Amino acid sequence: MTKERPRILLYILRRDVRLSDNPIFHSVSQQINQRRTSTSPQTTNARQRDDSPISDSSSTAFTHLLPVYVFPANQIEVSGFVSSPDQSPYPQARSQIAGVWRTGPHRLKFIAEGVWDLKNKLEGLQCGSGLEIRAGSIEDVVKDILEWYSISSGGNGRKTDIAGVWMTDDEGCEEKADEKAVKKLAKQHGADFKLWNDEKYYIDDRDQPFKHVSDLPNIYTSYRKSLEPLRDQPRKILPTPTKLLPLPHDIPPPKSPFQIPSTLLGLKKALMFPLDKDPTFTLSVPPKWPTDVGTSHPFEGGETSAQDRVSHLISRGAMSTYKATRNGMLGLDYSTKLSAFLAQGHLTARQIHWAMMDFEEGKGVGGGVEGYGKGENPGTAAVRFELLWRDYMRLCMGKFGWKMFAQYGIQDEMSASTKDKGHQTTLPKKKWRSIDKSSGTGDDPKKTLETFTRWRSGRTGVGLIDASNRELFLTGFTSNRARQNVASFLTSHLDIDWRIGAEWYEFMLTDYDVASNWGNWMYVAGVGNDPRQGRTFNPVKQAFDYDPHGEYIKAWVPELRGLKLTRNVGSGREEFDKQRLMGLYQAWRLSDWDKNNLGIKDVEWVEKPLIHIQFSIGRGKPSDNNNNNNRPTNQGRGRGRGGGGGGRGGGKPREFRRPDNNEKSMHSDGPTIVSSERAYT
Ligand SMILES: Cc1cc2nc3c(=O)[nH]c(=O)nc-3n(C[C@H](O)[C@H](O)[C@H](O)COP(=O)(O)OP(=O)(O)OC[C@H]3O[C@@H](n4cnc5c(N)ncnc54)[C@H](O)[C@@H]3O)c2cc1C
Repeated sequence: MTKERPRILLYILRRDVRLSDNPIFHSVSQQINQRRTSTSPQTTNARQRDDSPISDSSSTAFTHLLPVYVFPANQIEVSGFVSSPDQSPYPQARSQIAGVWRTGPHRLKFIAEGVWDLKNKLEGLQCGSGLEIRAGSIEDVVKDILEWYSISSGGNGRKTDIAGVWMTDDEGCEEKADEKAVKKLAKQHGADFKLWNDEKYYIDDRDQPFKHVSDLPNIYTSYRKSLEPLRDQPRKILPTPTKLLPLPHDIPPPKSPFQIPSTLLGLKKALMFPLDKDPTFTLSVPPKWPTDVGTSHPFEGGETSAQDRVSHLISRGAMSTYKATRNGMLGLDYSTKLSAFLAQGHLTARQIHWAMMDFEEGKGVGGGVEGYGKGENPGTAAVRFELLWRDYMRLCMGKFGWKMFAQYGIQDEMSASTKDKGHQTTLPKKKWRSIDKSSGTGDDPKKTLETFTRWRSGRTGVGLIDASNRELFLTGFTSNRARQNVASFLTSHLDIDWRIGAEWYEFMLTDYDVASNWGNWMYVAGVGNDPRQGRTFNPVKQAFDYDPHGEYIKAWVPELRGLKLTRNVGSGREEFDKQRLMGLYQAWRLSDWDKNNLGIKDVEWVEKPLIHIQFSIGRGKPSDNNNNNNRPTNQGRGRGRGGGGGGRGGGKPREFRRPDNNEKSMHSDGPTIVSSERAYT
């Protein structure tokens, strides 16, 4: 009796590392169900789809599923998987301009954990499923697998074929090139290639309000308005498979010289090996962990941890209070911290939506929390608003492609599209400083490199910037509020090419996402989707607004912890002293007595800050009550790009200003900027 010839489906995973709400795993499980159909139809709950409009009937012929996660050599340094690292056939995975690693220690750990979690989940299905891990270029890995099966008889005398190669789509240019290469290889080997919509975004691609991505509006607000009410938009989630096709009997080993460790610990070690050779990442003074401060992002990677985080946010009421807390900078729950899970595809945006929907309708976790069963609230609405920003950035990547990585981004497109709308001033093309070539007379790339080095090691002399960059280096995370300031500082105050900052963030961020990172950098640098290009954050005013008691700066710049920020106003009452706060925000403003007391006299970043930002306090009362918690006391004031729940892009941009050294003092209700003086060292 001749046995059925195995027909393998090869599934190449990238940023879709989850079992739930995964269109490919769902489709495979659906085939199994269809085969046993009639007997036991799959049960679904009301939140789940059992249809998959993109399922492929030809795929019913698959007998085995081979899921393979590839650590891509162009983005992740893979020489740690080779016994003698100099034998790696790939160039080092470093960025183009700054030459830093493309994936840093925090994200490496997070990715490894996510991959391992999926491996455990697949093996736990008890149906012979599992996950293979490889390192190399995606093209090489796929080629190797296809060739191995086409020349091997599978070790048992029976010819085995890869009948299909599937993957989900991704918008980055490199990712698109990988898709093209895999498609070509599949064709050469006679395997069906299928590129699936990943479905991890808030709005499904099939429901976009335009036919082609080139019709995407250049301004976020226009896009959002075309989709409101946002709560009605997401599709249902796909059911989580309980059974999949088994792995093939024979699986090609990783191609020499690569070896894949068999434990999570081993995997992490291999990934970290090349980076561990210089844990300072060339910084002569790398940030050191201060005592008594914890990371705001202690989460393990993976689908399990992602689902736990969503439940936690709902059951603690953090989704509901999100709008009020989202501009915080210290602590675990001021914002969702779901970005890294979303970036790696450990979680989908619509899973977050439906979990919030359950809460809003009084189902599942969160009973007893305010707002339970009471419909959408400002917090859950603001989370949806932000999730749509993520979608938007990704669509921009689809629309603008390589321009998202170009020095002048989409400045020309924005000027053209907003010309007649009244709020766009066409700005001349800015001359950025770079670390590799001079932009003209007086511009010294060596000096720019020194400036960049001080910026990334958290030694600029501007408290908010330094706290954020030290936090980022040590933990892989920093808040959205801080990111905007740090990016604005590099690009507008230091005039450094924004792409160098974007590369540093790509290296450091746990939640790095190609579209969100480059899109946001481009936006803040004034060459992206901001209809009012050329705005600048004042990091002193921002610190005043969002770190009014200096807790964030003191947490990450421990040299300043001993600074007393209050003064006695009689009857034993202490009040925050604005002048002392100014010394915390920029230590050069401290008296010699204070500097000596803190032991920071003659320290470079104190005495010679990269820039002096003049800032005076007006007559009005800044928020200086004694509310000693971690939340900014004046949230919701002056939101621009960072505002939540409808604030973004509308109203007057109170925290933004054009750099103008001759700006006059304008006394108003709050602190006002007098002038900003550039003092490059
Ligand atoms: C210079 C700069 C670089 C950035 N780089 C990245 C990046 O590489 N990856 C990334 O996911 N986000 C990036 N952001 C956006 C934003 O800062 C992070 O998404 C957010 O801080 C992550 O924390 P959270 O999950 O607690 O966000 P929350 O405030 O809880 O927001 C909920 C979710 O909405 C999405 N979101 C929120 N704000 C934005 C935004 N401005 N753009 C796109 N999506 C958003 C994220 O998926 C986030 O998880 C960047 C912002 C700036 C200013």
